[in-house]
Amino acid sequence: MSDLLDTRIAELLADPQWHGHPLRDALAELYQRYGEHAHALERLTRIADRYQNAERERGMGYADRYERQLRQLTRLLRISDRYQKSLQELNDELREQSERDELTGLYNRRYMYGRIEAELQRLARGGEPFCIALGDVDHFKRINDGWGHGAGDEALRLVACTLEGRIRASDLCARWGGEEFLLLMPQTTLTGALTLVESLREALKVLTPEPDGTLPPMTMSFGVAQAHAGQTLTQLLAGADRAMYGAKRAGRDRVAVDA
Ligand SMILES: Nc1nc2c(ncn2[C@@H]2O[C@H](COP(=O)(O)OP(=O)(O)OP(=O)(O)O)[C@@H](O)[C@H]2O)c(=O)[nH]1
Repeated sequence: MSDLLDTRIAELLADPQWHGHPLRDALAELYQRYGEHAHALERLTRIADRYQNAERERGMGYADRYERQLRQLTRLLRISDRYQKSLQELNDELREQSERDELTGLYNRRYMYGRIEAELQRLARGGEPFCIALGDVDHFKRINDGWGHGAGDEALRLVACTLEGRIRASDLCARWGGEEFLLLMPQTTLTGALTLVESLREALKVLTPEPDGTLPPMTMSFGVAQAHAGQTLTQLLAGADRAMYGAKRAGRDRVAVDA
Protein backbone atom coordinates (compact mmCIF):
# COMPACT_ATOMS: atom_id res chain seq x y z
CA MET A 1 0.00 0.00 0.00
CA SER A 2 1.34 3.44 -0.84
CA ASP A 3 2.17 5.79 2.04
CA LEU A 4 -0.48 8.20 0.73
CA LEU A 5 -3.28 5.63 0.80
CA ASP A 6 -2.11 4.42 4.19
CA THR A 7 -2.37 7.95 5.60
CA ARG A 8 -5.75 8.52 3.98
CA ILE A 9 -7.27 5.37 5.53
CA ALA A 10 -5.81 6.20 8.93
CA GLU A 11 -7.36 9.70 8.69
CA LEU A 12 -10.79 8.31 7.63
CA LEU A 13 -10.79 5.89 10.54
CA ALA A 14 -9.88 8.66 12.96
CA ASP A 15 -12.52 11.09 11.63
CA PRO A 16 -15.55 11.13 14.07
CA GLN A 17 -18.02 11.89 11.24
CA TRP A 18 -17.66 8.26 9.97
CA HIS A 19 -18.22 6.71 13.36
CA GLY A 20 -21.29 4.45 13.05
CA HIS A 21 -20.94 4.22 9.25
CA PRO A 22 -21.71 0.60 8.18
CA LEU A 23 -18.47 0.33 6.14
CA ARG A 24 -16.18 1.81 8.81
CA ASP A 25 -15.82 -1.37 10.90
CA ALA A 26 -15.11 -3.46 7.79
CA LEU A 27 -12.46 -0.95 6.68
CA ALA A 28 -10.90 -0.94 10.15
CA GLU A 29 -10.66 -4.75 10.17
CA LEU A 30 -9.20 -4.81 6.66
CA TYR A 31 -6.66 -2.18 7.65
CA GLN A 32 -5.57 -4.13 10.71
CA ARG A 33 -5.16 -7.35 8.73
CA TYR A 34 -3.16 -5.51 6.13
CA GLY A 35 -0.83 -4.27 8.92
CA GLU A 36 -0.34 -7.79 10.27
CA HIS A 37 0.43 -9.18 6.83
CA ALA A 38 2.92 -6.44 6.11
CA HIS A 39 4.69 -7.15 9.40
CA ALA A 40 4.83 -10.91 8.70
CA LEU A 41 6.19 -10.25 5.22
CA GLU A 42 8.92 -8.04 6.61
CA ARG A 43 10.04 -10.75 9.06
CA LEU A 44 10.07 -13.35 6.29
CA THR A 45 12.23 -11.10 4.11
CA ARG A 46 14.71 -10.63 6.96
CA ILE A 47 14.95 -14.39 7.54
CA ALA A 48 15.42 -15.00 3.81
CA ASP A 49 18.24 -12.37 3.71
CA ARG A 50 20.04 -14.03 6.61
CA TYR A 51 19.65 -17.42 4.99
CA GLN A 52 21.08 -16.07 1.72
CA ASN A 53 24.10 -14.60 3.51
CA ALA A 54 24.75 -17.87 5.31
CA GLU A 55 24.48 -19.73 2.01
CA ARG A 56 26.90 -17.33 0.35
CA GLU A 57 29.31 -17.88 3.24
CA ARG A 58 29.01 -21.67 2.85
CA GLY A 59 29.61 -21.33 -0.85
CA MET A 60 32.81 -19.36 -0.23
CA GLY A 61 35.95 -21.40 -0.69
CA TYR A 62 38.37 -21.90 2.17
CA ALA A 63 40.79 -19.55 0.45
CA ASP A 64 38.19 -16.74 0.33
CA ARG A 65 37.31 -17.17 3.98
CA TYR A 66 40.95 -17.31 4.93
CA GLU A 67 41.61 -14.13 2.95
CA ARG A 68 38.76 -12.34 4.66
CA GLN A 69 39.88 -13.39 8.13
CA LEU A 70 43.41 -12.35 7.30
CA ARG A 71 42.17 -8.91 6.29
CA GLN A 72 40.28 -8.59 9.56
CA LEU A 73 43.33 -9.69 11.51
CA THR A 74 45.55 -7.19 9.67
CA ARG A 75 43.12 -4.43 10.51
CA LEU A 76 43.15 -5.44 14.17
CA LEU A 77 46.94 -5.57 14.20
CA ARG A 78 47.15 -2.08 12.73
CA ILE A 79 44.86 -0.75 15.46
CA SER A 80 46.87 -2.52 18.14
CA ASP A 81 50.15 -1.18 16.66
CA ARG A 82 48.84 2.37 16.74
CA TYR A 83 47.67 1.88 20.32
CA GLN A 84 51.04 0.50 21.40
CA LYS A 85 52.86 3.33 19.64
CA SER A 86 50.87 6.01 21.46
CA LEU A 87 51.42 4.20 24.76
CA GLN A 88 55.16 4.12 24.07
CA GLU A 89 55.16 7.84 23.19
CA LEU A 90 53.30 8.66 26.38
CA ASN A 91 55.76 6.59 28.35
CA ASP A 92 58.76 8.32 26.75
CA GLU A 93 57.22 11.71 27.43
CA LEU A 94 56.60 10.89 31.10
CA ARG A 95 60.15 9.57 31.53
CA GLU A 96 61.58 12.65 29.83
CA GLN A 97 59.51 14.91 32.11
CA SER A 98 60.67 13.10 35.24
CA GLU A 99 64.31 13.65 34.23
CA ARG A 100 64.04 17.32 33.34
CA ASP A 101 63.90 20.61 35.19
CA GLU A 102 60.69 22.39 34.30
CA LEU A 103 62.05 25.94 34.12
CA THR A 104 65.17 25.40 32.01
CA GLY A 105 64.59 22.05 30.32
CA LEU A 106 67.97 20.86 31.58
CA TYR A 107 68.36 17.51 33.35
CA ASN A 108 67.34 17.61 36.99
CA ARG A 109 69.31 16.67 40.09
CA ARG A 110 67.72 13.22 40.41
CA TYR A 111 68.72 12.22 36.89
CA MET A 112 72.23 13.56 37.37
CA TYR A 113 72.74 11.56 40.55
CA GLY A 114 72.25 8.38 38.53
CA ARG A 115 74.65 9.49 35.79
CA ILE A 116 77.43 10.52 38.20
CA GLU A 117 76.99 7.27 40.13
CA ALA A 118 77.37 5.32 36.88
CA GLU A 119 80.56 7.26 36.04
CA LEU A 120 81.97 6.55 39.51
CA GLN A 121 81.34 2.85 39.03
CA ARG A 122 83.06 2.95 35.64
CA LEU A 123 86.05 4.69 37.24
CA ALA A 124 86.20 2.07 40.00
CA ARG A 125 86.42 -0.63 37.31
CA GLY A 126 89.45 1.14 35.82
CA GLY A 127 87.57 3.57 33.55
CA GLU A 128 88.87 6.90 32.33
CA PRO A 129 89.04 9.97 34.61
CA PHE A 130 86.11 12.35 34.76
CA CYS A 131 85.25 15.68 36.40
CA ILE A 132 82.26 17.58 37.64
CA ALA A 133 81.74 21.32 38.08
CA LEU A 134 79.24 23.12 40.25
CA GLY A 135 78.36 26.64 39.08
CA ASP A 136 76.37 29.28 40.94
CA VAL A 137 75.13 32.60 39.51
CA ASP A 138 76.70 35.49 41.44
CA HIS A 139 74.43 37.87 43.35
CA PHE A 140 71.42 36.34 41.73
CA LYS A 141 69.21 37.63 44.51
CA ARG A 142 69.79 41.15 43.19
CA ILE A 143 68.17 40.23 39.86
CA ASN A 144 65.12 38.80 41.59
CA ASP A 145 64.86 41.67 44.06
CA GLY A 146 65.53 44.44 41.55
CA TRP A 147 63.76 43.20 38.43
CA GLY A 148 61.27 40.65 39.70
CA HIS A 149 61.01 36.89 39.75
CA GLY A 150 60.03 36.72 36.07
CA ALA A 151 63.27 38.40 35.01
CA GLY A 152 65.11 36.02 37.38
CA ASP A 153 63.53 33.03 35.66
CA GLU A 154 64.42 34.43 32.26
CA ALA A 155 68.03 34.91 33.39
CA LEU A 156 68.20 31.29 34.56
CA ARG A 157 66.90 30.08 31.20
CA LEU A 158 69.54 32.14 29.46
CA VAL A 159 72.31 30.66 31.63
CA ALA A 160 70.99 27.15 30.96
CA CYS A 161 70.95 27.78 27.23
CA THR A 162 74.50 29.14 27.24
CA LEU A 163 75.91 26.24 29.23
CA GLU A 164 74.05 23.60 27.25
CA GLY A 165 75.03 25.17 23.95
CA ARG A 166 78.76 25.13 24.69
CA ILE A 167 79.45 21.71 26.16
CA ARG A 168 80.36 18.60 24.19
CA ALA A 169 77.67 16.07 23.27
CA SER A 170 79.15 13.64 25.80
CA ASP A 171 79.00 16.22 28.64
CA LEU A 172 75.85 16.70 30.67
CA CYS A 173 74.41 19.81 32.23
CA ALA A 174 71.78 19.87 34.97
CA ARG A 175 69.99 22.46 37.03
CA TRP A 176 71.10 21.51 40.49
CA GLY A 177 68.54 23.72 42.20
CA GLY A 178 67.85 27.46 42.49
CA GLU A 179 70.60 29.29 40.62
CA GLU A 180 73.03 26.36 40.79
CA PHE A 181 74.05 24.25 37.79
CA LEU A 182 76.08 21.06 37.62
CA LEU A 183 78.22 19.84 34.76
CA LEU A 184 79.34 16.25 34.31
CA MET A 185 82.33 15.84 32.01
CA PRO A 186 83.00 12.15 31.32
CA GLN A 187 86.44 11.10 29.95
CA THR A 188 87.87 14.46 30.92
CA THR A 189 91.02 15.26 32.87
CA LEU A 190 91.19 18.14 35.33
CA THR A 191 93.11 20.24 32.79
CA GLY A 192 90.45 19.65 30.15
CA ALA A 193 87.64 20.40 32.59
CA LEU A 194 89.28 23.69 33.66
CA THR A 195 89.63 24.80 30.04
CA LEU A 196 85.96 24.12 29.35
CA VAL A 197 84.65 25.71 32.55
CA GLU A 198 86.83 28.80 32.04
CA SER A 199 85.35 29.21 28.56
CA LEU A 200 81.85 28.90 30.00
CA ARG A 201 82.58 31.53 32.62
CA GLU A 202 83.81 33.89 29.91
CA ALA A 203 80.74 33.24 27.75
CA LEU A 204 78.40 33.95 30.67
CA LYS A 205 80.04 37.29 31.43
CA VAL A 206 78.86 38.80 28.17
CA LEU A 207 75.26 37.68 28.62
CA THR A 208 72.71 40.42 28.96
CA PRO A 209 69.50 38.80 30.13
CA GLU A 210 67.10 41.22 28.45
CA PRO A 211 67.19 42.57 24.90
CA ASP A 212 67.01 46.18 26.10
CA GLY A 213 69.96 45.60 28.41
CA THR A 214 68.22 46.64 31.59
CA LEU A 215 69.63 43.74 33.60
CA PRO A 216 73.23 43.78 34.78
CA PRO A 217 75.61 41.33 33.10
CA MET A 218 75.72 38.03 34.94
CA THR A 219 78.73 36.20 36.27
CA MET A 220 79.12 32.75 37.74
CA SER A 221 81.44 31.09 40.21
CA PHE A 222 82.48 27.50 39.55
CA GLY A 223 83.98 24.73 41.64
CA VAL A 224 85.63 21.88 39.71
CA ALA A 225 86.44 18.46 41.15
CA GLN A 226 88.08 15.44 39.56
CA ALA A 227 86.65 12.08 40.62
CA HIS A 228 88.91 9.52 42.31
CA ALA A 229 88.47 5.76 42.24
CA GLY A 230 86.73 4.58 45.39
CA GLN A 231 85.19 7.98 46.10
CA THR A 232 81.50 8.16 46.96
CA LEU A 233 79.01 10.41 45.20
CA THR A 234 78.63 12.53 48.34
CA GLN A 235 82.40 12.97 48.66
CA LEU A 236 82.75 14.02 45.03
CA LEU A 237 79.89 16.51 45.27
CA ALA A 238 81.20 17.90 48.54
CA GLY A 239 84.52 18.55 46.79
CA ALA A 240 82.88 20.55 43.99
CA ASP A 241 80.77 22.43 46.52
CA ARG A 242 83.84 23.34 48.61
CA ALA A 243 85.64 24.60 45.53
CA MET A 244 82.62 26.65 44.43
CA TYR A 245 82.37 28.36 47.81
CA GLY A 246 86.11 28.96 47.62
CA ALA A 247 85.54 30.79 44.32
CA LYS A 248 82.79 32.87 45.95
CA ARG A 249 85.00 33.78 48.88
CA ALA A 250 87.86 34.70 46.58
CA GLY A 251 85.69 37.38 44.93
CA ARG A 252 83.26 35.48 42.62
CA ASP A 253 83.34 35.30 38.79
CA ARG A 254 86.07 32.67 38.88
CA VAL A 255 86.81 28.96 38.70
CA ALA A 256 88.32 27.12 41.66
CA VAL A 257 89.55 23.55 41.97
CA ASP A 258 88.97 21.16 44.86
CA ALA A 259 92.42 20.61 46.29
N1 LIG B 1 63.66 33.70 39.69
C1 LIG B 1 64.07 32.63 40.34
N2 LIG B 1 64.85 32.80 41.45
C2 LIG B 1 65.29 31.70 42.10
C3 LIG B 1 64.95 30.42 41.66
N3 LIG B 1 65.54 29.55 42.53
C4 LIG B 1 66.22 30.27 43.45
N4 LIG B 1 66.08 31.58 43.21
C5 LIG B 1 66.62 32.71 43.94
O1 LIG B 1 68.02 32.73 43.88
C6 LIG B 1 68.49 33.58 44.93
C7 LIG B 1 69.75 32.98 45.52
O2 LIG B 1 70.27 33.90 46.40
P1 LIG B 1 71.54 33.64 47.29
O3 LIG B 1 71.61 32.18 47.64
O4 LIG B 1 71.52 34.61 48.41
O5 LIG B 1 72.76 33.89 46.39
P2 LIG B 1 73.17 35.05 45.42
O6 LIG B 1 72.28 36.24 45.50
O7 LIG B 1 73.24 34.41 44.04
O8 LIG B 1 74.55 35.42 45.90
P3 LIG B 1 75.92 34.63 45.80
O9 LIG B 1 75.57 33.19 45.43
O10 LIG B 1 76.52 34.73 47.13
O11 LIG B 1 76.72 35.29 44.73
C8 LIG B 1 67.36 33.72 45.92
O12 LIG B 1 66.82 35.01 45.83
C9 LIG B 1 66.32 32.72 45.42
O13 LIG B 1 65.00 33.13 45.66
C10 LIG B 1 64.10 30.29 40.50
O14 LIG B 1 63.75 29.21 40.05
N5 LIG B 1 63.71 31.42 39.88
